[in-house]
Amino acid sequence: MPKMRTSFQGLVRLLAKSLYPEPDVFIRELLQNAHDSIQLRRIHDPEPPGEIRIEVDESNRTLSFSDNGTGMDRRDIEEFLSVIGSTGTGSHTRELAARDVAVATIGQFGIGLLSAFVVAERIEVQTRKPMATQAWRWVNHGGEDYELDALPANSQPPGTRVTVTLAANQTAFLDGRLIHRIVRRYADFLPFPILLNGFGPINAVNAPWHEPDWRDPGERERSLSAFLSQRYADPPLLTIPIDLAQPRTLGGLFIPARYTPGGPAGGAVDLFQARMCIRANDTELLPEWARFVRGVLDCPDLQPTAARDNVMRDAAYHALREALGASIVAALLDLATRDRPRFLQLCDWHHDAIKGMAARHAEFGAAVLDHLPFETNQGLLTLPDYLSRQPATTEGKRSLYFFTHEADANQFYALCQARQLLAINAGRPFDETLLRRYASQSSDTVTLKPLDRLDDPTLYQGLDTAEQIAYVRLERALERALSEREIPVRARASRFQPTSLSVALLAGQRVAAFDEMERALEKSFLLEGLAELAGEVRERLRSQPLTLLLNVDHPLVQRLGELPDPDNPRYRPLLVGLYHGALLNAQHRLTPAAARRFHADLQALLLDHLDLWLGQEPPSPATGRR
Ligand SMILES: Nc1ncnc2c1ncn2[C@@H]1O[C@H](COP(=O)(O)OP(=O)(O)OP(=O)(O)O)[C@@H](O)[C@H]1O
Repeated sequence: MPKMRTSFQGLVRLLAKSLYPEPDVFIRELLQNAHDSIQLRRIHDPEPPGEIRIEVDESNRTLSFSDNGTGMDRRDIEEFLSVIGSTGTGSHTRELAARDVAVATIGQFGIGLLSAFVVAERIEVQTRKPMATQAWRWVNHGGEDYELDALPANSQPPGTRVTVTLAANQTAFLDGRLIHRIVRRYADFLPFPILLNGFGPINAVNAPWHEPDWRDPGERERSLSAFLSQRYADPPLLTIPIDLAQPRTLGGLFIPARYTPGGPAGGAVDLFQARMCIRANDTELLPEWARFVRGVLDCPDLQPTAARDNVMRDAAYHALREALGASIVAALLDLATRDRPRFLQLCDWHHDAIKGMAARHAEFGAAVLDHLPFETNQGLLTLPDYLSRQPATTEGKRSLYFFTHEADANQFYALCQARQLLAINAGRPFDETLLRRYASQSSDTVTLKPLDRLDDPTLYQGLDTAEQIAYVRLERALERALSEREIPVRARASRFQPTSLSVALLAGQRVAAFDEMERALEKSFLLEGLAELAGEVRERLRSQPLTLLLNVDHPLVQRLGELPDPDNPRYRPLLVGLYHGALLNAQHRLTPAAARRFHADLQALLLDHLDLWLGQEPPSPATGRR
C-alpha cells in the first residue's frame, strides 16, 4: 500500500513561519540561547564575565552570534540542537532545580532555533565546551540532513558561534541600525553586554529594578522616573514602582504627564519574562479601567506561549492583573494624601480617563471617588470636603447643589454666591454620573439638588399675580424681538439674587450640542454631506427655545417693564442687547456666529447712543451741525 510522506523541509518552514510571523524574532531567539548558555556556565565558572557578540558580514550575507557560555559537545548537538522540540537548556535547568540550584534561563521548548529558518538559507554552529579538547561544527541548510565535523580545539574559543546566512530576500537584517533596534526591543535587559561589530554594549543590560539600590524608596523613585522618561517620550506625572512577591514581578508603571485622547484602547505595558521582552505595548494585562497607565513589567512567573509572543491566561496572569490594579489604586490614593497639588493636576490632565473609568468600573470608582476633585464656586473640592461645608438638616441630611452645564458656570457661580450656596460645576464628562452614584450610595445623608431647573425655589423666586401681569408685555416683546433674529426664546419675569444680574439664561442639553454644530459649520474643511447634516441638526436645535429669566429687581428690567410700548422697533436693540449680555455672562456660549451678531448690534447701539447725545447738544456754531 502506498504511504503518505512528509517533506521535512516544508514542515520546518511552515512551522517556523506560523509560529514566528515576525521574522525579526530569530535575533531574539539566538540571543536568548547565548544568554542561557552563559547563565549555565556561570554556575561553575563565574569568570570570564559573560558577553555576547553580533557580527555582520555583508559580503557573505551573514550575521553571527557568539557567546562565551557552556558550549556543546557531540551529545548535546545530537540530542538537543538537532532535535526539534528537545531542550538541553530546559532539562539542565530542571536537573539543577532538583538539586536546589536556581538558574535564570529562558529557553524551555526546544524550538527557538527554528525561527532562524524563516530568514536563513544556511545555519552554521561552531561550539566547544570550556575544558574540551575538541570543537564541533554543525551545518544545516533547512533540511533533515546536517553535517557534523570535529575541529581542533583552537579553532573555537569556549562557547558557541551561530552563523546565519540570510536568504537573498532577507538582507535587511544586515543593517546595523535595524539590529540595534531589535536588540533594544527584545533584549535590552539581558544581563550580559551585547556588542555589535565590536561596539557596545548596545543593550541597557539592567533596568532600575535590577540595580542594588532598588529597595531604597528615594533612589528607586529617581531612577525609575529617569528610566521611564527616557524610554517613553512622555515624562511621568506619577511613577508606580512594582515589586510583587506573588506572582514575582518587578518593574515600573507610570501615568504620563500628557493624555492623548484616542490613544491606546487600554493601558499599555511592555511585558518581559525573565528579562526578555515577550510583548511590547500589551493592552490586555492591565485592568480595563487603567487606560491612563503605561509601563514595563518583568514577571518570570508568567508562562509564555511557544512563540514567546504572548503569555498564558493562567492563575498567575489573573493574580498579576489584580495585583497591578491594587498597586495603581494605592499609588493614586497615596498621592492624593501625600501631594495634593500633583494629584489634582493628574485628575485635571487625565480627567476623562480617570473619572470615566471611575464611572464605568464600580470597583475603581468605589476606591477613588472620595478623593476625586470637583470644581465648585469655592475652588476644587472632594465630595466629603464639600459635604463637610454644608449644614445638616435635623434629619442629618446635607444638600449637594450642582449644575450640569459647564458653560453656565459664570452665571451660576454669581447666583450661588449671592445666596451663599456652595455649588458643584458638574459640567465636565462623567461628573454628573459620579455625583448621582455618590448620592445614591449615601442616600441617608445626601440630597442631590440640581440647580439648572427653572422652578428651583432655592435660586428663583416666583412673582405675585400683579407683578406677573405687569411684566407680560415685556416678556412678549422680548420673545418677538429675538424671534425676528431667529433666536427662539421663552422669556419669564422672576426675582433672583444678585440684583446686579439682569437676566439669567437657562438651557437644556441643547446648548452644548448647538454650539458644537455652530462651530462645526464655521469650519471651511467640513465635508459637504457632513455640513448638510450639521446644518439640519442645528435647525432642529434652534427650534427648541432657551429660557430667559428677567430679574425684576434689576433697574434695567424695571425700566423696560414700565415702557408703555416695549414692542416699538426703537427698543429692539435694547431687548436683543439684554439677551446678548446674558450670553456673554455665560462665557462659553459665544459661538462665532453669535459673536458677529453681537458685535454688529453693539456697534449699532453705540451709534444710536451717540446720536442721542448729539441730539441733546447745542449745534456747533462753525458748522451748524449738532
Ligand atoms: N548558543 C548555545 N549554546 C549552548 N547550547 C545551545 C546554544 N544554542 C542552542 N543550544 C542548545 O540547543 C537547544 C535547542 O535550542 P532552541 O533554541 O531550539 O530551544 P531552547 O532554547 O531550548 O527553547 P526555546 O524554544 O524555548 O527557545 C538548547 O536547549 C541548547 O541545549
